[in-house]
Parts: sequence; structure tokens; C-alpha cells
Amino acid sequence: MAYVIETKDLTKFFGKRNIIYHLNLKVPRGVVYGFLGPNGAGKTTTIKMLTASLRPTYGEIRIFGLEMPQKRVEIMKSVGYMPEVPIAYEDMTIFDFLIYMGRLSGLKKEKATEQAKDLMNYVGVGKLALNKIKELSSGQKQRVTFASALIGNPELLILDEPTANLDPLGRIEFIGKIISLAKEGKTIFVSSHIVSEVEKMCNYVGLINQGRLIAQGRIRDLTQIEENDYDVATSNNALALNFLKEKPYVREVWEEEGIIRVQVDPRFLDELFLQFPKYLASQGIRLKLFRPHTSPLERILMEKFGIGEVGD
Ligand SMILES: Nc1ncnc2c1ncn2[C@@H]1O[C@H](COP(=O)(O)OP(=O)(O)OP(=O)(O)O)[C@@H](O)[C@H]1O
Repeated sequence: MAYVIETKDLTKFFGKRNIIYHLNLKVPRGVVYGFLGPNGAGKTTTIKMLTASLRPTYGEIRIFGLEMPQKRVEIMKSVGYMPEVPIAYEDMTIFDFLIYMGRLSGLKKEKATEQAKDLMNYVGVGKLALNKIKELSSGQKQRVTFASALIGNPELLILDEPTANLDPLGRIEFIGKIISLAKEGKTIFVSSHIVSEVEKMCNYVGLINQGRLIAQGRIRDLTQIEENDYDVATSNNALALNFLKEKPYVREVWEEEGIIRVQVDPRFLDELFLQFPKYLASQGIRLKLFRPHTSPLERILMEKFGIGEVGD
């Protein structure tokens, strides 16, 4: 499989301190990849290496299959990067800044102006267009930095703690935008230390702790601990429960807060999938939910990886 971002043994020392250890990131095309880890885990250091603002001590980075930093200019044409510390152009207005960034990325003046207007509205700073960047709050600056990452409609977004300064409503809005950008087909690599946020906006996760990648994969796969556990809800749980209790292929079944949890003998999964819906239909019972049982990511992190400090 070709990955949009792939690193091999990516390692960084600061002096004698080993900050990043043999990181092997694999980011498939089209996913929202949450780069999750506690403060000081090494997220920003990694992202700086991915965007060639910091040189690895050793290891390889490939983005779109091209080597970083050797192919930096070519790669960065298709990458929107949002650094953790936003924008240095303090004396520019938002509008001028975004036009300037558009021009830098190669757009003609007219196109850059039009895009700046669209992006200001998109990130919710349209009314502040003529304010200088130094006059903005840190949350407003973060919105402008997000807008500048979107200039040129890049295929890959690399966002370093993009919600750090946003208020709760701003965060919800931001998550919605990330989900719709992913639906457009973009690949999004986003760092965060907030588990619940990653769970809402990402479908992939890389878990970094003390410079080491300790887990990586689809969130759905990481959170499904027992392969043969299912959550079921119907319009008549009492009848559904009775039916399941009598089946020899059902190992355990119980109801908790309106959800039936059923553990099935894996050799007879087909029986559950075929017989159960058929029975429900014959009784006029509506199936409201039928999916593999998952545990919240936060619980998995604690139970499987012993990490309890991620999150706020
Ligand atoms: N230029 C530097 N020189 C020396 N040590 C550094 C330097 N930059 C970062 N570090 C150290 O590297 C470690 C990882 O820092 P990094 O900023 O990558 O973490 P992070 O996961 O992004 O944390 P946060 O969530 O707090 O932003 C920290 O211990 C930090 O002190």
C-alpha cells in the first residue's frame, strides 16, 4: 500500500537527548490521522521533521512517495501546514496576510484575493479582515493560521494542535470542518493531546509516548477488544434478549442501559447474522443498532497501554 506519509526509523537527538526513537509512521491516503500523545511526547518535533523545518538525526521520511527534505519544494506544494505557534507577520492585516501567502504559493493577485476572502469567511474571521494580526486573540490567530494552511486547496494537511486555543464551540466547528475536508478526499494528519477530540474527528490514530510510537492503526480496530462481541438494540429488547439467551451459539448475553451485549461463538457467527434479523422481522421488531462492541479510546489507552495522562 502506498502511504501519503511514511517514515522509517525516524530519530531525533537534541544534543545527547534522544527525543524521537525509530518512528515508523504509516498514514494511508484519505484518513484523518490523529497523532496523539501527552505534552512533551515529541509531536511537534516529529511534525517539524515532516515539514522539513527540522532535520532528523537519522531515518527516512517519504511524503507522496517523495523523499523529505530532498524534495521539499515539490512536496510542500501539495501540503497545508499549520504550525503550533502561529504567524509571524504581526503588522499585516488578516486580509493582506492571506493574499500574501496566496501569492507566495504561486497564485495570481486576483485569485489570491478571492481565495483570501473565501477562507476568511470559512474559518470565521471575515468580520476582522482589516484587523492587524497582532490585535487578534490567540484563538483568532489560530483560525487565520488554519486558513493559510488551506491556501491552494492542498491534498495533505499537517496540523499541529490546531484546536489548542479555540473555545468549546470553536472546537466543535473545527471538528466539523475537518470531517468535511476528509470527505472531499484530503488526507489529514493532526496532532492533539485530547483523546475525546481525536475520537470524534479521526479514523486513524498514532499513539506517541516519550518519543516512541506505541500503537498505530484504525481507531475502530484498536477499540474493538473482543472480536466476537456485538452491541444490539431493538424496538423490543425483552423479546430479542429471550431469543438470544436460548441460542447455543450465544456464549453470554445481557442488557445494559438499553443496549444488548452479545458474545458469540466465532464458529457460528453466520447464525447470529442470519437467524437473529430473520426472527426480529417475523415478530415485527425493528433493529435499531447492530455493531461490533467497542470500548472508548480513553479506556483502551489506560488498560492496554497504561497511559492515563492524555486528555484534558
Ligand atoms: N530545540 C530543542 N532543544 C532541546 N530539547 C527540545 C527542543 N525542542 C523540543 N525539545 C524537547 O523535546 C521533547 C518533545 O517536545 P515536543 O515539543 O516535540 O513535544 P509535544 O508532544 O509537541 O508536546 P506539547 O503537547 O507540549 O506541544 C520535550 O522534552 C522538549 O523539551
